[in-house]
Amino acid sequence: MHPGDAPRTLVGPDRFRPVTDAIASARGLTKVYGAGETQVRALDGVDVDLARGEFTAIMGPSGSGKSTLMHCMAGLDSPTAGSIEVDGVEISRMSQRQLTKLRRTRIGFVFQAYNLVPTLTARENITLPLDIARRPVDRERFETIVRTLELTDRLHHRPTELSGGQQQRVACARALIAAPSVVFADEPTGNLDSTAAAEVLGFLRSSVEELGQSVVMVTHEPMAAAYAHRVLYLADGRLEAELRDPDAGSILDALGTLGSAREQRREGAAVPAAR
Ligand SMILES: Nc1ncnc2c1ncn2[C@@H]1O[C@H](COP(=O)(O)OP(=O)(O)OP(=O)(O)O)[C@@H](O)[C@H]1O
Repeated sequence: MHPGDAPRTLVGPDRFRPVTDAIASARGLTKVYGAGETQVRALDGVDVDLARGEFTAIMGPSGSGKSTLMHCMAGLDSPTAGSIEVDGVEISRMSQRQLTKLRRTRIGFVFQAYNLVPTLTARENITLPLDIARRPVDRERFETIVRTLELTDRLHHRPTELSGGQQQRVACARALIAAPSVVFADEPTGNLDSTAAAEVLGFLRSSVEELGQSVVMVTHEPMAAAYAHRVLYLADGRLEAELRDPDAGSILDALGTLGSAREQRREGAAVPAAR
């Protein structure tokens, strides 16, 4: 590839490949924080479809709106305007009570800081979403997940007795135990070394391929995004580009191409118009 050429599969928003079976969608998604001079337009009319049975990574510069997009689509934050559907259900106008119920049963979460309950064992943390929803644990699913994550001999330990990687694997098991419609992961490997990160990412990918899960992950790391089937790039609250079947090299190339295009636009905007 010649310097400056766009990577083969990087396309702009007008050429995104249509998603035929979306597990979550947004239309005109806008989120404005604050008011007056301190107002921030974190999302600026985002239209996006996240495919069922796919691993999608969301990348973009700091402050581009990645977490806001994820939080709105997961029903953790409410949009200022626009609509959001998760597994065929419109969530943008739901009450807090309805959203809480939806999050318990249809959405799994993995956060950078694990967010396990310190007083509960690994087993109790994993089954917590089902226990709260008063639903039975599917023994076979539990065993499959625990075995795949190599947590079988750690089930009686509390979070402080587990390594960071083991804690994040417990968080992954908890996110998947209820067979949610979609799992949202926010920088899930941000606190992990490269070995533990590879285990968590490999598991997220295999949950898509072997359990048919749909996973959406926000990440800064090209190595992490390379586990996804599709990478979406946000910039200034808008979807800027998409990369299909990425590897770490094509992601780095894309970040470079998009970064220089942004730089050129800024420089262009800073040049006063000729008289
Ligand atoms: N609760 C809030 N109140 C005010 N502004 C906010 C709030 N949350 C986010 N923002 C602003 O919205 C914009 C988008 O933030 P967001 O956290 O979604 O970006 P991000 O791409 O996830 O960033 P990072 O990669 O640094 O985590 C930023 O300018 C941020 O300062």
